[in-house]
Amino acid sequence: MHPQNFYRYNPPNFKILANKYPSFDKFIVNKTEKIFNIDWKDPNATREFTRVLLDHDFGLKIELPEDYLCPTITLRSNYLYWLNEKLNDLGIDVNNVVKGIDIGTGASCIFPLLGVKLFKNWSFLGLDIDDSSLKFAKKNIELNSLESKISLFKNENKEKILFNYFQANQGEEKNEEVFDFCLCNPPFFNDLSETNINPKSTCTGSANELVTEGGEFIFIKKIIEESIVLKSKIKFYSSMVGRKCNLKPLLDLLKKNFGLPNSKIFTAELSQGNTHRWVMGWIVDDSFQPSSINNNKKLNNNNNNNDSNYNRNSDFLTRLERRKFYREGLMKEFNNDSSNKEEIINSLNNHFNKNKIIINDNSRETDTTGKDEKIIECKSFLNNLVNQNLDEEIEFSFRTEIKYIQNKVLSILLKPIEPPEDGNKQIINSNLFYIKKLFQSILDNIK
Ligand SMILES: C[S@@+](CC[C@H](N)C(=O)[O-])C[C@H]1O[C@@H](n2cnc3c(N)ncnc32)[C@H](O)[C@@H]1O
Repeated sequence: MHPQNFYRYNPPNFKILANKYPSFDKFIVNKTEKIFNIDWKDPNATREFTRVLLDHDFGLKIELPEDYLCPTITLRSNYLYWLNEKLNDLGIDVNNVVKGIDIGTGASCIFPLLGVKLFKNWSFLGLDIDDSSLKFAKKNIELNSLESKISLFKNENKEKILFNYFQANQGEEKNEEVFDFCLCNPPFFNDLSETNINPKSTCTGSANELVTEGGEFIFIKKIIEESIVLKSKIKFYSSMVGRKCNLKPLLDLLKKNFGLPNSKIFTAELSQGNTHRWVMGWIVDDSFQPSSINNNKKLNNNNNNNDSNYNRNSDFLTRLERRKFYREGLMKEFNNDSSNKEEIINSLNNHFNKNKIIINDNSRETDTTGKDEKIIECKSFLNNLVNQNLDEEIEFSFRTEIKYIQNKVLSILLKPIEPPEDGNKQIINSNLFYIKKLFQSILDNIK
């Protein structure tokens, strides 16, 4: 536990809480002279515990609706203390007004409420996509008369995270707005079935709170990609990471894909008894040039008004480009002729621009005109690209179809390629050969 965390030396005293709050007392099981405890599997008991704890230790009034996440206070405060420490270390003047963004503030609005109680100069903007969470969050802010310190913003487009707010304020005074940090407790699961909950029954979180397509990895990856564009509009980016196995790939994304130096990246483990979580933070200075060259330059140039460029580049092309040029073998192949490298990237971009193929999830919502033609065109292009038939894939939703195509291409680029069983072994005798062939076919196709 963080050394400054109040609970490090003052663990919650159930007996005191039960004596003070009859509403909590009724949830106490195992009541003896020495032992007071609650049934941790009972959501009503844990909700009441959180509610009285916040009131007792922080003077915070909070309403926690049923079926929404019940926040653990020690974990949230550990994250906030870590953030404060990092802001101090980085020389951000914490004695002045400190403005933070809470990505996915939830119904409890827990980080902003706790944050402004722990650190008197802090103020928050809470973002969320969920109307009813925002409604409860607003109520919790009002219950504590904290409207002057905490504001809320509805993210209309759930595919984007920070961009929603910054783009909504483009051309307005707020566009100049700079934040000291952002924090996030991302939706964790990829699928409702993973959560083992049924949204209609009593549960400890709503679908929006717990589930995001691709799980927390994709959610944080989006924050990272947006941060590369937004740069110092937020001085310190951060997120909690619930699964340790996601931490390294996310750090690698910052280091290896975007070339962010180690000195700008921070991590810590948050330990609360038996529960462990991780946090990662990073800084993107205005002078930073991502090493994922062209596409990111483009991103910046087009940032003022072209969202689809952002998604197209980040969701597909940069990954393709990255896989292509970061593979050791290919680097060797193309190293001698860097203009060739440029040419391929430009050709790819041109191809997609020319054909208005928008490879991102958004296209389903915002631009479905001619979707069948686009899919056919995209398929035939990619058929050539991967040099194999995709038609086996039938009747998927538009999104799945596009995702499938992306995945198909990526899986071919990523996976070791097995020699085919048709005896043609000497032709495809190495990944390098095969990949080179793939990209040759892209070029042929574009010309
Ligand atoms: C795990 S909950 C965190 C809630 C709260 N911050 C907490 O720590 O208890 C994740 C939140 O992210 C929100 N969310 C999901 N997608 C989002 C997006 N694209 N932009 C902003 N918030 C989003 C969900 O509605 C949910 O409230």
